[in-house]
Amino acid sequence: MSAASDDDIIIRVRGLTTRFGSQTIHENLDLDVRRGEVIGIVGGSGTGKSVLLKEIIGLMQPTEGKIEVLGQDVTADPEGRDIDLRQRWGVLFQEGALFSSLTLQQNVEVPMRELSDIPESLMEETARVKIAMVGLPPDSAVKFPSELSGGMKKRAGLARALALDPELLFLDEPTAGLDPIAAAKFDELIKHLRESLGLTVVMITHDLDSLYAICDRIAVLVDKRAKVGRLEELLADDHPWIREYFHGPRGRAAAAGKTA
Ligand SMILES: Nc1ncnc2c1ncn2[C@@H]1O[C@H](COP(=O)(O)OP(=O)(O)OP(=O)(O)O)[C@@H](O)[C@H]1O
Repeated sequence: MSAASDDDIIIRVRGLTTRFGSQTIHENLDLDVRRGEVIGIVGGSGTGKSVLLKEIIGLMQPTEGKIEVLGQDVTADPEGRDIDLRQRWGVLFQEGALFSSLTLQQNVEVPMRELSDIPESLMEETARVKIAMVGLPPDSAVKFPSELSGGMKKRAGLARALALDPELLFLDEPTAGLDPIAAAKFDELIKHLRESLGLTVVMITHDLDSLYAICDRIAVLVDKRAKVGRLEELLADDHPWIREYFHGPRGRAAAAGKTA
């Protein structure tokens, strides 16, 4: 991909610093996400991947720095923010974060009720379209989360994240807890949705197979910053953590799977 113009940048993080008491998580971190790409965020445990995601979607405020999403400053006073912004992204939290007392259908309708003026009469049909879109059978619509398998719950969370036709999709460890076959199918689904819906996808993952299968670029959180590049570039990087991550046993297995 060639150098991105300003219009191509859908998320722009500049000079981000995050501290909790005396602990510094991010320090002067910069990151650009380009329109239409799938970018994977990786890093050791506690390097601040989930915190970064929460800051990008405005659930947490950084200590310093600026984050623009779809041209709007999400670090600004929430009062000054466009209320439409939340309609333009979808988030799949870890474990799907479904409401246990609601059916799958009702879960998918939640963002429509909270954030849109879709008429009641259209909600059911829209939810059914989203459920089909993520590859779940029609009869799963009436099931409660406790009646769904782990893989189905992830797909259900994805259907809810897609409820309002977002431009931008955030995924927090989407394949964690899935067996390798279910994880590979989920990767295929994300790839297909990205292509058919023109989504930009930001994905926190520990799954090297996903990085190989679907990510255009990877942001590695090391030394409190983000080192960003294409897979080939990171494979040639000599940072000790990055080397260990990509060239250790799991990295070699993922690379072998890709070329098998
Ligand atoms: N609300 C909070 N208050 C204080 N410390 C926090 C808070 N949220 C996160 N942290 C700390 O910030 C650090 C980064 O947390 P985060 O959950 O972003 O890590 P992560 O990179 O997603 O890790 P993992 O891969 O283990 O999920 C951790 O040390 C965590 O304890």
